[in-house]
Amino acid sequence: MKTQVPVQKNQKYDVEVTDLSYQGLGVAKIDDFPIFVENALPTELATILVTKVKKNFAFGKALKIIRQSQDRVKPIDGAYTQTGIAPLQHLAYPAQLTFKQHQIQTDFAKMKLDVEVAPTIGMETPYHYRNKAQIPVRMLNGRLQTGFYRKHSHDLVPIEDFYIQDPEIDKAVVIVRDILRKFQITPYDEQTHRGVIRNIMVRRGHYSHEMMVVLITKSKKLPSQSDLVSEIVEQLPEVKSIVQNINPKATNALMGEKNKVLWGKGSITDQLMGLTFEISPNSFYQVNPIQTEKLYQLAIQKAQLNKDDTVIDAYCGIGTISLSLAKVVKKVYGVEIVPEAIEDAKRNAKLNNITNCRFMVGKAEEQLAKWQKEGLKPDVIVVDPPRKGLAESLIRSVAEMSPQRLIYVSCNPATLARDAKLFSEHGYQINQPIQPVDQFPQTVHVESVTVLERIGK
Ligand SMILES: C[S@@+](CC[C@H](N)C(=O)[O-])C[C@H]1O[C@@H](n2cnc3c(N)ncnc32)[C@H](O)[C@@H]1O
Repeated sequence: MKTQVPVQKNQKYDVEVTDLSYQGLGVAKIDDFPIFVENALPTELATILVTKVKKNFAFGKALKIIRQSQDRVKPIDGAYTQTGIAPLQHLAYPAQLTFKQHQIQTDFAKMKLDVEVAPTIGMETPYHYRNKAQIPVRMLNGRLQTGFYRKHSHDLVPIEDFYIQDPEIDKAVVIVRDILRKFQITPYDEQTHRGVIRNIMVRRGHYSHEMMVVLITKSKKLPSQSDLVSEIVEQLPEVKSIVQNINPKATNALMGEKNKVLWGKGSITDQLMGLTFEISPNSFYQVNPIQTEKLYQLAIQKAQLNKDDTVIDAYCGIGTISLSLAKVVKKVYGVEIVPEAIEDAKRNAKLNNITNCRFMVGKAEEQLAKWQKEGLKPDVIVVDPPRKGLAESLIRSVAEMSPQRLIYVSCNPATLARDAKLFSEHGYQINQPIQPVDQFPQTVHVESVTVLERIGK
């Protein structure tokens, strides 16, 4: 028999919001049936419109807030509110930090793991922090526009102030947009899979102020290439590198495999933890440099390293954590899947006169298994995986290498908790509070450092 759901699409309801989902949506219930409501906060009473009904839950949007939360703040600007760029901007910053701490507690409770979570370390100025922008370019009303996608769609909302990006990057995007308009470069059209320019990527060194502009194109040919390049160089004196990245595929993936340096170097340089790093277009580099330094300092401090220690840095990117650790230990082994990032890591070791690091290209799960078979016995292992967390086989290899300590830098508390549960079955436990560090203010992303320690000697 089909059970009736208690709400209907396009109907209005007055509800009380009791929780905030991990996606930043207010959670309300009618007859125990959960409704996820955009722009609604816990403790609020709101009139909502139900926009989608599924078997076990529904979605809605707040039409009117009848009783406001004390943590509600007025969004700064309307344009990006329509996008998913800053989904927590209506929540006061201290409450955002509590939300992130609570998120980790919830994910560990689901795994039946009893842990303490410290208050989230926040930013003094929680916006204008991103050192990298990836901006879609589309035709809108006959004009080339830059901005971001409206929530749940690929319709472009024109934006000039992105609020969470380095303002110099925002300015650069507008300048590049105007240059593209001047030379009548055709924007990419997702429907027809035609056009030239898909995205603009801009990276700017927080300390170095070196800027990289990557023009991501559908086609190999970039019309008016030399004019475009001369204008960008003339109008953006911080630019040290202009790269064309070719992505011919009909895909949501941002970058293609092929890069062509159009002007200057193929990478930019920045400083982090007192070291210098070369960063290539396809390499991962943490987007919030101020918070990254806090995160890395904590990770190093919690690792309790000795000068005779051997460390593995799995998912090492361009070697930022490896090289920061290298100064205080005997040897560091780094592994990373992106070959360009490992080339950067090797160059970065040389640049900083560090000789005790060995970097390998490969899947962390495969390389750790190899090292384990070869008899490598690290004292500490650091993992900093992407959102999907660790492969089970990697957890087994770690357990067999039996380091005293594992430092888990995580950007997804759900996979962190899942992996911590597996580690607990292999004799590793969490004895000190998990420390969240807010790398992504105004968004729902949660970054943290956890120490897992081997039980017994
Ligand atoms: C969160 S980033 C961390 C990078 C680095 N630790 C840092 O802080 O700059 C995760 C890295 O893992 C890499 N990666 C993704 N899957 C991988 C895998 N299976 N094996 C090794 N590296 C992987 C990504 O390319 C990315 O550089």
